[in-house]
Amino acid sequence: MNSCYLVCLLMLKQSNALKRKLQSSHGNPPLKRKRKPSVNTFKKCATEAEVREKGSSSQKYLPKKQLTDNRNESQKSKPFIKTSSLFRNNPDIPEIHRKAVQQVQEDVFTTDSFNQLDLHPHLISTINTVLKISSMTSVQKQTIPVLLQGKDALVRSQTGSGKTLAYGIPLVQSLQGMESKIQKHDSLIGLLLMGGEKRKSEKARLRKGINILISTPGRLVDHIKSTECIHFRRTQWLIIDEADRILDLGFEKDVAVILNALNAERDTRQNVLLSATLTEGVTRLADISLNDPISISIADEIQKGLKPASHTDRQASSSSDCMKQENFAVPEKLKQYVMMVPSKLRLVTLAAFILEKCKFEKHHKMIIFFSSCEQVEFHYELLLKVLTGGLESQQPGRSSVSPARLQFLRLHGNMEQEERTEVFQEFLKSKTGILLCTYNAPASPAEYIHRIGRTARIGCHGNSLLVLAPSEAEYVSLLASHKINVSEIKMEKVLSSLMKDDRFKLHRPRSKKSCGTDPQEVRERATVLQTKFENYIHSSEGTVRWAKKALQSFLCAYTTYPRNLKHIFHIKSLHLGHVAKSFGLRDAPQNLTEAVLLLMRKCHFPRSDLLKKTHGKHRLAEILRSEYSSGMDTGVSKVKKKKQRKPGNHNLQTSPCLQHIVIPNYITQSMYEMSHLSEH
Ligand SMILES: Nc1ncnc2c1ncn2[C@@H]1O[C@H](COP(=O)(O)OP(=O)(O)OP(=O)(O)O)[C@@H](O)[C@H]1O
Repeated sequence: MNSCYLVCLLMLKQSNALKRKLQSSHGNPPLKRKRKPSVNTFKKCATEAEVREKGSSSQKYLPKKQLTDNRNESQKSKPFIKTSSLFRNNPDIPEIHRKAVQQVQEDVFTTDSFNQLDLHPHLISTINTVLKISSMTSVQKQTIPVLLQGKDALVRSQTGSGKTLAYGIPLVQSLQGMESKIQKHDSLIGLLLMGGEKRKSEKARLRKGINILISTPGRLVDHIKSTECIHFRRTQWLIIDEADRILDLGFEKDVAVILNALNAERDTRQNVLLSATLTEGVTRLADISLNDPISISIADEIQKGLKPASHTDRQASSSSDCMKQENFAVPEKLKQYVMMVPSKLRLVTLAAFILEKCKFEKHHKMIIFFSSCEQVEFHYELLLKVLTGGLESQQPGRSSVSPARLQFLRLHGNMEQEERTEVFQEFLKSKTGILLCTYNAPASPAEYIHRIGRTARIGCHGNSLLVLAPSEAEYVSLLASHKINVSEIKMEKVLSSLMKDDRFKLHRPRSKKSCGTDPQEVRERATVLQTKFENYIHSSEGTVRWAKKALQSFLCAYTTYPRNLKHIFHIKSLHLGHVAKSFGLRDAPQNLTEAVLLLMRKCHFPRSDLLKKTHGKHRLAEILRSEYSSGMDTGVSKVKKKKQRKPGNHNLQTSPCLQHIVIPNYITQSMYEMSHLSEH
């Protein structure tokens, strides 16, 4: 209750600041910004586009007819660019100050083969011939023998290190070893808490009988409450994978419901809990779900001088010992970068980065994470239209390099499961491509670790890029405090790749020939590109409306950072006019003040508070609509497969308020994160 009051008071303060900011974004920029032009490298050179834009703004007060006449005149002589200045009035980009930290590293592979384990020959042959793997990863080497002995285990190992087989192999071995062959009607023997599909078809399958159930906690609780034929009399295994993610999404109580249901029918069972990070919540979950567990933490083993601890040693260390400090292991071949980008320049910088990696350097696969389905759909259409040359045909006479062979794909919770699987498979198979998707944004360093862990898996190379606004710079120090090192990439360098694409060249006589990367020309090209985005968005009322909705969903997500991160990510530090530009809008929408205030009122609770306020996790899971949600049918219409959608009459927001206002844990879009997937 108290915390609620506190937030309300803070909101009142915010709203005034916000109003001031909005007023200023419609008129002149706020004073402090006027005094602080930034993006130092480019500071002195005003582009032709800006000069023209400046001219047009000084004409604002001329009589309407004269204004039109003047415009017509200027349009006759040179192409008119409506884009306002991209490079003026941006906040300074701060220097990143942080201690250099030694990242926690884990060796992924061992030289030991699966043959050394006491496994069924058929299982070994399947591992070797079907999965085509022979040597064990560190986590497999430590975990499989423990589980084969029938012990409970708490396993912590970095992302992409092979945890699935670490429990999968002993599970199959134990099923194979059962005296009487398992029949379908023997019902549930193993349970793995993960993703799910349609509830109705699952009920039918449960009725027919299945032996291994893989489910999200939310969905299983749903079945426990509503599916009569589900029972756990013979359930011998409970595996809780991605325990940290389960907790992040607020499924702790659901796990408790499941444990009670299992314990009520049978008291002996082998339990395994796996996680990439060992947070306080994970150890708490371990305490309630595991029985005298063996703790296996690969980083700890390596710190002990690569000397695996004996089982007795491990038993002696209680699970809570692992929680002394939350330092996260990061795959060795994962290079992590950060780039500071003022909000106004975010869209063009993102586009320049995509062009650089996927068009000019080629052979890159990239995943870009956004904080809501609306933003994924919005950026997908916009980038496809503007970057793949779709708009070039409308501008005859423009010299253009051959249209980029950029393949854009998108994946989000508003798509049908069938289409999601298709897109995923397509991306998996393709050699290049840019996948735009939703994912739970990295509010906490633990979430960040999961996100970047989609690349550099199982010993491969990979890169991640975190894009922060200058006001969010402190996030880098927060990562460093968890022993996560990120190197800085300069925005100017990324923007300079636009010099390789003459579609963005501003045709005008130049006094001297530019050599190499001329900062002024880079600015001009960035402005031309921004103009293309803005022209597309402002080409119809429908596209403007669509951009506004995407902007709104971004702002909504931004308000939901946990309280302990509000000093870094606070909506009041955003310049809404600048953020609007990153959605191709020329100004912050007129009614944004009211909309944002409403959003702040409705979704100011951090995720944990919101959990208490929703009617249980099922409801939350519906709201999240993420890859981790239970996947339950929500009644909110999903994007139909293969349905052609035009930005103007988009059908994404059939219930815009629900989607915009109550998305509780998509945190920010200003943190795009890009992972070049390593080639397998
Ligand atoms: N011993 C092995 N040798 C080679 N590849 C392996 C081995 N074990 C697993 N893999 C492969 O490594 C990839 C990552 O494995 P897995 O998904 O189990 O990792 P994880 O630790 O569960 O990751 P996360 O925590 O991110 O979910 C998979 O493609 C898997 O097939």
